[in-house]
Amino acid sequence: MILGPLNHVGVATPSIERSVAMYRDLLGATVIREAFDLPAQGVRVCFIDTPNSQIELIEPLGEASPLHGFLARNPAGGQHHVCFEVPDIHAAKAELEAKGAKVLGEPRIGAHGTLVIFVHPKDMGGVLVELMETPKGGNHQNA
Ligand SMILES: CC[C@@H](C(=O)O)C(=O)SCCNC(=O)CCNC(=O)[C@H](O)C(C)(C)COP(=O)(O)OP(=O)(O)OC[C@H]1O[C@@H](n2cnc3c(N)ncnc32)[C@H](O)[C@@H]1OP(=O)(O)O
Ligand SMILES: [Co+2]
Repeated sequence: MILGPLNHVGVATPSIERSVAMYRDLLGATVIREAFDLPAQGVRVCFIDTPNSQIELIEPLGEASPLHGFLARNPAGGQHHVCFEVPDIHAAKAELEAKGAKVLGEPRIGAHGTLVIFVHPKDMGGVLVELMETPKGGNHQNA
């Protein structure tokens, strides 16, 4: 496995609007991307750029959203996952499974338009880890 850059930190929230105001007014965030729905992942997403990474605000979308359980346990929201880039998502999945880690489902298109997978937090010391294939043109830091 080749572990690439930290792409984003996922933060679950019951309200993207309130979280955006908090990051803007308390922390001085200035580059706040337009929010969009990702029905296939059951989330609404809003990226906030930092100089070296991104915060991914995620709000539940639809009844099957994977965020419902997390927000039931953490009603105010909280840090949900970390996402690292990898060069080849299928190779990463095969290697993780060969090492005995539980990969949640098949690779799916994520918020950056490339394939993503999730590794169960029980196999990652309590941290839900997302891996995403590096976009062909590089990430937002190259934009
Ligand atoms: C925007 C698109 C995409 C991107 O491109 O960036 C995204 O990031 S989408 C993000 C949302 N999608 C996902 O999270 C998909 C993968 N997640 C899942 O399949 C589930 O959330 C889960 C990880 C299987 C958890 O399901 P849940 O129903 O909430 O909980 P369980 O009851 O199954 O919990 C088992 C166990 O794990 C602990 N847990 C759950 N979520 C987390 C978490 N985010 N971080 C750390 N630990 C977590 C939970 O507390 C349970 O612990 P125990 O009670 O000790 O067993
Ligand atoms: Co994510």
